Amino acid sequence: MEELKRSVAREALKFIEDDMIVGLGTGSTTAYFIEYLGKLIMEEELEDVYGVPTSYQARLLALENGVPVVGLDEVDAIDIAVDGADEVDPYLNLIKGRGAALTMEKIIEYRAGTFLVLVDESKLVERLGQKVPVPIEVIPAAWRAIAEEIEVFNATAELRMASKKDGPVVTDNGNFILDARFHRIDDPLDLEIELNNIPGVVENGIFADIADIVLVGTREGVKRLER
Ligand SMILES: O=C(CO)[C@H](O)[C@H](O)COP(=O)(O)O
Repeated sequence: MEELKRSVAREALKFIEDDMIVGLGTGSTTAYFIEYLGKLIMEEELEDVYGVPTSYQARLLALENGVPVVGLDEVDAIDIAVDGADEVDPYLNLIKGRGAALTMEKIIEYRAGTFLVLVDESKLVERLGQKVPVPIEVIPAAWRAIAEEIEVFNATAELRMASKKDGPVVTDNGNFILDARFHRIDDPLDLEIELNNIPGVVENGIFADIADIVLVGTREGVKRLER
């Protein structure tokens, strides 16, 4: 599995050119990409490339590996964003947010000229929600109310608990995460919009109609899916 992640991360480097502003995603697959990107920059095979991190994890990795970072408010445009995903459906709709970085990821990836997604074949599903819940970032005071309100969508929601800290996961933005399991997601774009209409919801992990290209690491090599 790690080798599949490495192979898509290596393939993603082919999309990066001099003078690009690159959105840096979060997670284990993107971590390889940031490592390899840093190597090319340090070896001066790429020049004037800057990364816009989607999380503290991406920022730390970029700094560690020699990728210069800038904030979203310091750039005019993002040429390309590179990130992993937890599920990809046949229309390239995604579920993201296992790493709790979904809000900044969506802010950056929505604005990128190209949004390139890196996954291994285990992430491909027929329908979103088949394997993983939909993460929803919420304002802490509203978590219980939102968890109840989500039941009207035929879903159950659980507050995500931390593993190396007592109590709930707190996102980079100081919020909580609800993991929502839906009976069936028929229209990802509609659900994405509906969830964001609930007061107290900051953002949700459905990324409908945003991905441009998905690189899939398989045992037979890297496959390219495009919308
Ligand atoms: O959405 C994410 C973080 O919020 C990640 O991109 C997603 O969870 C995939 O991670 P990995 O590459 O480790 O499987």
